[in-house]
Amino acid sequence: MIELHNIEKVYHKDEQIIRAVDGVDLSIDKGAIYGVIGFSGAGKSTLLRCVNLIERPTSGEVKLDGEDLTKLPKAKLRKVRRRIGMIFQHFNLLESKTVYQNVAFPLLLDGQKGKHVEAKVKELLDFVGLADQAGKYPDELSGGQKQRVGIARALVRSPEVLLCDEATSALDPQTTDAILDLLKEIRDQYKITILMITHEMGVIREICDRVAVMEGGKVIEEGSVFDIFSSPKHQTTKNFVSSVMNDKIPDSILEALDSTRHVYRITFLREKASEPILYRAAAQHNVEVNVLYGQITELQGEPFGSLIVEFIGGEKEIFKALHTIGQSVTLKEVTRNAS
Ligand SMILES: Nc1ncnc2c1ncn2[C@@H]1O[C@H](COP(=O)(O)OP(=O)(O)OP(=O)(O)O)[C@@H](O)[C@H]1O
Repeated sequence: MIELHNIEKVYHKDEQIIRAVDGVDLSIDKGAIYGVIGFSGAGKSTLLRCVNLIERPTSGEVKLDGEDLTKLPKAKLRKVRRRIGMIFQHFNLLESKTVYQNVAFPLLLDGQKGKHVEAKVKELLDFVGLADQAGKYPDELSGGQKQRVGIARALVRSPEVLLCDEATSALDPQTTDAILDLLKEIRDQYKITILMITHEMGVIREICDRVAVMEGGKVIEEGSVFDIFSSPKHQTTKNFVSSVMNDKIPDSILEALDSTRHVYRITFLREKASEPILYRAAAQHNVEVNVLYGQITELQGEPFGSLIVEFIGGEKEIFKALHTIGQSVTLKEVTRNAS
């Protein structure tokens, strides 16, 4: 388990004081995939680097299984750091070394050699799907392959924690999906806790269990991915969610609204999305429903999304249908000005 208590990192630049991380508390369960999202400058990278103490926090505690790393003497810290692997946006491979040598490098630094090194590197190259590329050099590989080498290298010391610094930001969407699948496999097969920072909400949706949203060095919202996506509180979180949920009503629909129309946003959560709530209520109260816009997707294996629906019929019947529907799902009237 990783616990961060009141982490602060202050930089002094010229006359300026920069609070890159400003009092962050986080608790990350063993085996979780935990995401930290924020815009550029939010403090994500600094926070991540505080976890393995590449960046020493100005104050606060970084606990790994209850042990505060900030209090450890240098030699002990070096040892503990081996339990924390890291991958990077731009891979950070040694260009003059082969794929095999890149992956073996951390073990050689530790003074290990022989069959054990060979077996471990082979196991990991197999795992990341690069068994046949061992003799190649980084500049002969695609971005996705380079990140696979970075992942194999990060796993070679059998860490308990993997830190991912914008690990998919330099990759195209298809390669991103493949790398995210690989990270999921790492968690499942090696039971590694993964902490990743990103500015892409799609990455959070794809693989994280929990997420913290950072702004101005602080965590402004934290929770399970399902809760954050289904009811974001802070405006920044809402913007991140909107960036992937496509739930902003198009202007063409809003402009066509007037006070005679009955248009509602219906938000479906979990198992409710699979129930024909809408059509059952419409039939029961003899009104028509017309879906104008929306999407239902899957989030952490559960259906989730919203539909913009127009009800057509008598006022009384519509009122009754809305009452019935409102008992199962969230309903919000959509007006021209306030969507
Ligand atoms: N070594 C440093 N010296 C001075 N200021 C720094 C240093 N590193 C980061 N900062 C500042 O700290 C703040 C947070 O930076 P950080 O890189 O952690 O943010 P971020 O959310 O990771 O953004 P990005 O994705 O752009 O890297 C920024 O204002 C940045 O300029």
